[in-house]
Amino acid sequence: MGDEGNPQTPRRTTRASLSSTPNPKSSTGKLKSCNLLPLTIHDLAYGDESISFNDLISSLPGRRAQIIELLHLLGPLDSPMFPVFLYGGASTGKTSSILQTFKHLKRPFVYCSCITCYNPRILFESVLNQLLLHRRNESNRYSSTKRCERPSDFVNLLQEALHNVVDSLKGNVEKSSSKKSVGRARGEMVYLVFDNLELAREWDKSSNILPFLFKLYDILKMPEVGLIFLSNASPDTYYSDTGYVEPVPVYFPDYTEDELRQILMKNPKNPKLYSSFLGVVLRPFCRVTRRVDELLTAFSSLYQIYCEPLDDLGIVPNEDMKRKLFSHLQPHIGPSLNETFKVESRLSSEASANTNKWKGIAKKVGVSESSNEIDFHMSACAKYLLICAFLASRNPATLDASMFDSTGGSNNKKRKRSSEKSKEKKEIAEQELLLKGPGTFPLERLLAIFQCIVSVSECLPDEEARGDGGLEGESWTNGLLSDVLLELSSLCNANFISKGGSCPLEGANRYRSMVSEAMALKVAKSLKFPLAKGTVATVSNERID
Ligand SMILES: Nc1ncnc2c1ncn2[C@@H]1O[C@H](COP(=O)(O)OP(=O)(O)OP(=O)(O)O)[C@@H](O)[C@H]1O
Repeated sequence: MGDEGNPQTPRRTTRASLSSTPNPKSSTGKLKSCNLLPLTIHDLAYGDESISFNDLISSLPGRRAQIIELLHLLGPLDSPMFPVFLYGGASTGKTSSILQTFKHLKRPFVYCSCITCYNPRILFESVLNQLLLHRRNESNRYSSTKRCERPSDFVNLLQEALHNVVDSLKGNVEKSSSKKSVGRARGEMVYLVFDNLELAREWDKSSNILPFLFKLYDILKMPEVGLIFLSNASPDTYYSDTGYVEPVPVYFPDYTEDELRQILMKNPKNPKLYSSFLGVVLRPFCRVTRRVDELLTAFSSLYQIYCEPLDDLGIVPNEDMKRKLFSHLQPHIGPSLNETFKVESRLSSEASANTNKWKGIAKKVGVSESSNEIDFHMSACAKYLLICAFLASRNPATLDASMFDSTGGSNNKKRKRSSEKSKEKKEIAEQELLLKGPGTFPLERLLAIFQCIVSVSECLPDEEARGDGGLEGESWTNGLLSDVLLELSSLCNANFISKGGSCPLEGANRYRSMVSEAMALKVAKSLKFPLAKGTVATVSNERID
């Protein structure tokens, strides 16, 4: 049961092996290091056999568009390419997409992640080890084939190694033209893939490693070499000076709830049972994180709990059984959400530690409102907080109760009766607000709106369960407060929300939303949050989902 819903992807093993051994890509995880056969040029390709285009697409639900774009940029066999920059939030499938794409194409490549290659020397040496088909092992005391610390040395050694590889590939193409090419690397090009590039920014403040890597294309001047960069920070955060060809960006957006369902439903042993489990947990968790790895971690233990009342794990649950399983699981959802939320907000506040980056993005977003997508990563929690701040700034506090009542809009009838007068009042309020600009609000109001919006009681399967209090209880609120404050402070640093001086009467600090309506709508759209367009922000009558 532990592997229920766990999509089979090569990433973790691949990444670990890719960085620790020079040439790990022989397929199915059977590394040549196990039997110590010498590496050959064919080991620069990934896997013994290639996978079909259809298998490639179906192995990564939700990434069809990105993979097609990537294939387009890589071009047909042996076509030169401009450097490419894949970016998007953590766990959006960048690494998996690139590795699976190379498995499909069966072209030779070198892969280095800045997680395991954590300084320039290790990165340079890892690239060279792979190109020179050198395996670090006990017999050579795990040493690299070349010691290389300086970029200038790296360039010389790299050029030499690349020429050798390209020559071998050319020879290989000639030899293999008549033979069957199973297990052989295809083409005469070699690609260098640098993953988790955002980490290289922290290596050494005075280091020029990033401009150096981006300049490699100009320095090498080798049409047979393709450069691919992967990062979970957007391109704006890199190219401060433009003395080089900027890589072509490919954006990997966060997964939608539907895409996450498809990913998680890839290999469950009992699809019906797992699907009913996802029906309960996926929506609330999506509000906290859309990271596949975090969801998998949280769901693997929750699913075990969900199945505890069952004797037969092959059962197709009926409605009664689903209710029973849900009641059994319910007390565990809140704490697990809290745990996931804590990890997510810690990670996202670490990611946003560089506030200049955020400020740059905020500025950019302010001017490029034509696009319908937000082109940077923000945790789901930060997005909700941003919307809450927007609503608090645009609406008078008097509207809060009607917008966020706990009945989720079931009092609509009552409201409609007195609608004429309130419509008039609302219009006057709208005009006033338009003149005043976004208003300020105290922290308590923001938190109250946040709690109403993030409250997951509505995801419960029926009214009865909702009556139990859902997840709105104390444990939910208490555990989250410090994390929400952390996110809020990141949003303030990034100037999405401004923190004003304290009010002389109330004594507490007041906040103001700094984002435009267009930006708020984009953020809401990315969460499928029903924020309605209009002068005064409203939550549309649909239920929030
Ligand atoms: N579309 C998908 N289908 C199946 N599994 C996926 C998909 N997207 C991501 N995953 C899984 O999520 C995990 C993270 O994916 P991956 O490493 O490819 O993301 P990433 O964008 O490179 O993340 P990071 O920026 O943290 O390096 C992996 O275990 C991967 O198998």
